[in-house]
Amino acid sequence: MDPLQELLEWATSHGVRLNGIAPERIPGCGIGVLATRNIQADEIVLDVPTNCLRTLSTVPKARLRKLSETSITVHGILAADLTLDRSTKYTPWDNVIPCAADLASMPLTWPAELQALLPPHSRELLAKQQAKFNRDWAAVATAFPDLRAGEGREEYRYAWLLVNSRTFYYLNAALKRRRGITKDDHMALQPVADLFNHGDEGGCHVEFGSDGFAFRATTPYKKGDEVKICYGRHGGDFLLVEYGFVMGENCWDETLLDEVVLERLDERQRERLEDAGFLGRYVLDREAVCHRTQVALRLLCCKVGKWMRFVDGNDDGEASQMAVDTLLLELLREYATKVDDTIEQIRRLEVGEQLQRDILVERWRQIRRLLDTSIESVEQESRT
Ligand SMILES: C[S@@+](CC[C@H](N)C(=O)[O-])C[C@H]1O[C@@H](n2cnc3c(N)ncnc32)[C@H](O)[C@@H]1O
Repeated sequence: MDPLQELLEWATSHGVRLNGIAPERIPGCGIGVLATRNIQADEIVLDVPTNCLRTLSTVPKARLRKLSETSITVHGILAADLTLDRSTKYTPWDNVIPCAADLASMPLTWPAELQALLPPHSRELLAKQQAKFNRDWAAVATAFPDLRAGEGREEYRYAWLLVNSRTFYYLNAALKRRRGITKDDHMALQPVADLFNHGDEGGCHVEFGSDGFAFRATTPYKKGDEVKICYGRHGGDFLLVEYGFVMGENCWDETLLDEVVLERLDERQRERLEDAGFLGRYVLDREAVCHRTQVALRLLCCKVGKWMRFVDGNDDGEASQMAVDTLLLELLREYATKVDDTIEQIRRLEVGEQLQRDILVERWRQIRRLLDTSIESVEQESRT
């Protein structure tokens, strides 16, 4: 039987209810969820009862006890449970989960040479992810030393990345009781629901209560449309590092201009910005640069007194806007040239998989498009 059909039979026999939707293979996106009939906004398209979830409460007690003696996260525990589980309890579900090769798009699996060419914000997110994974792996390897042999680390990393990209926010009594956990630890894996792909503008609202999860359409769908949920208002760097994909249009996309802005600041200027709380994190989104960027660029264009009045809100910045825009334009063009050089550099590389290099180039192209849009709008502004 087709593994998807088997999953549906298994899930419905456990109380999962699909209403007007069915999972299908979607080129370039693995499996996704399609509307099997026209769906009205506000209809509940999927119910997943609590008894189907994999959470801290479904981890066998002996396994949980051993892991709890370490400083492992809930994420790490769920991944250890996936790695160590030899039961057949979840076989139909396991059979549709992406295999290790499918996760080659996740930067955590890339060779260091490619990781080093990620955009700065992706690199920063990856460094945090890597540190979290290293801590969890150290804890698991302490609790279950047998895993250190052979491919144990790779197997654990595979499970860890599945948990990273397929869990939902969830809170129950066991999670509430656990000491020292944060919002990031409120995790549950749920069958069928984990097949929804991400859309930047959502498509379904996800609610959970004591009975389980309900997915409610927020917009009408025509038969054959892909039904999506929004994983969060994430820019492209976050989607790439946490989920391993780049999407065509993303209304939440943004990039950091730190590389080109910080280079222009001398030590004294950096100190001033640091003291005022404005050093770094200069964001360009699809609309404009952020206020932090305006503050940093003004320090490069204005006398210190005037700059301080702007920072304190006693100067609206109107008089210095033209000089700031001229400098901004210069920096955007400079960054655009750097982006082009990086794309060329990646194209010449032969390390890693072609798919990984293509994704990396695509992420830089998205950044180039953000820069182009901004360059055009600043140029237009300065002409009027
Ligand atoms: C929760 S799963 C969704 C189901 C998944 N497509 C599958 O085959 O099992 C999340 C993963 O789906 C893929 N994905 C989700 N949204 C996507 C999108 N808009 N474009 C491309 N891939 C997407 C990514 O690989 C991501 O890590």
